[in-house]
Amino acid sequence: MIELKHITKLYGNFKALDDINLSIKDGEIFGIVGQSGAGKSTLIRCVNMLEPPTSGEVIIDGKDMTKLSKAQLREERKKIGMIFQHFNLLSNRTVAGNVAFPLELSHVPKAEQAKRINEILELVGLTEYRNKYPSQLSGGQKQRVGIARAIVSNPSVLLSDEATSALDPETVKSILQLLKDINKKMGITIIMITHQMEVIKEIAEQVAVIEKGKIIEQGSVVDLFTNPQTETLKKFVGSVMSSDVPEQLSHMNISKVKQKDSDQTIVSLKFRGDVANEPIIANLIRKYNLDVSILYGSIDYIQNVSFGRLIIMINGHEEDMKKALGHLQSLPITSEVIGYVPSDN
Ligand SMILES: Nc1ncnc2c1ncn2[C@@H]1O[C@H](COP(=O)(O)OP(=O)(O)OP(=O)(O)O)[C@@H](O)[C@H]1O
Repeated sequence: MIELKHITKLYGNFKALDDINLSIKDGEIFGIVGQSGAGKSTLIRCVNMLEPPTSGEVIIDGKDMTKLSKAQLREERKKIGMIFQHFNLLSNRTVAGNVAFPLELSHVPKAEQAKRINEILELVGLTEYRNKYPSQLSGGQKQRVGIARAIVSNPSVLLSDEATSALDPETVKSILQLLKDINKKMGITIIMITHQMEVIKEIAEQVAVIEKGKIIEQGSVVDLFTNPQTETLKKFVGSVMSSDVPEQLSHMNISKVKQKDSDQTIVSLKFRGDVANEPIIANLIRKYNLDVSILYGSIDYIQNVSFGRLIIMINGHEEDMKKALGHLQSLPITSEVIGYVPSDN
């Protein structure tokens, strides 16, 4: 368990972190997302005390990292691996040499080192590259070396500081898959900071949104993606799952206000696949005598939960419409009237 309690970090008069409180469970993949300058790097560096907080507590497995002596901190840091955007590999060492480095610092016996390096290179898929130098590797392979080096000492926590930001989309996928495998196989807790929402969507179970040094929203990824509260998170979620009126409907000139009684109502419905069991559209037609046309439909997956979006056009008697909209509001879905179009549209 990692607990950050009332963490504040000042650089002179500038408050880079402002009363941060987070609780991260063992074995969890926890994402921290925020725009450039929000304080992500500062925050993740507070976890391993590369950047000691000005005030507050960093409690890892019951120990407050801010209260440890230098020697104790060195010991505790062995339980925390870290990977970086630009890999930070030693260019004059081979792949195996880079992975060996933390073991050498800890004076692990040579035979044990060799065994461990073989296991880890196998795990990250770099066995054949063990004698290559970083300059001979692709970005994805370099990050695999970074990951191997970070986990070779069997840490319980892995910190990832924008580890996929310098990689192309296909490589990002393979690195995230590797991190997922490592999380499963080793039970390691992973804290990832990123400005890439796809990364959070793909891998994180919990997410916190940081803005101007403060956590402005946090919760499970599925909850936050399906029901973002702050403008910042809405924008982030919009970058991977559009919630605007789709391009295909732009020709319809949807008006915000009803011009004529005969205007048709455009309604957006959003629902999680695991909560929407009712035949919603069929009920609007059967129970409320409405004409319903489906204008747009999409389905997205956040990890293994499906998230659907429908835009429908409904028409009928005023009273029936009101009742139907009221009924939609009572369901565990998000429904919103997004506008009106003339009935001959
Ligand atoms: N050593 C430092 N001295 C002074 N200000 C700093 C220092 N390190 C960071 N800052 C400031 O603190 C704020 C947060 O920086 P931080 O690097 O944590 O943000 P970030 O969210 O990681 O952004 P990016 O993704 O661009 O790295 C920024 O305004 C930055 O200029």
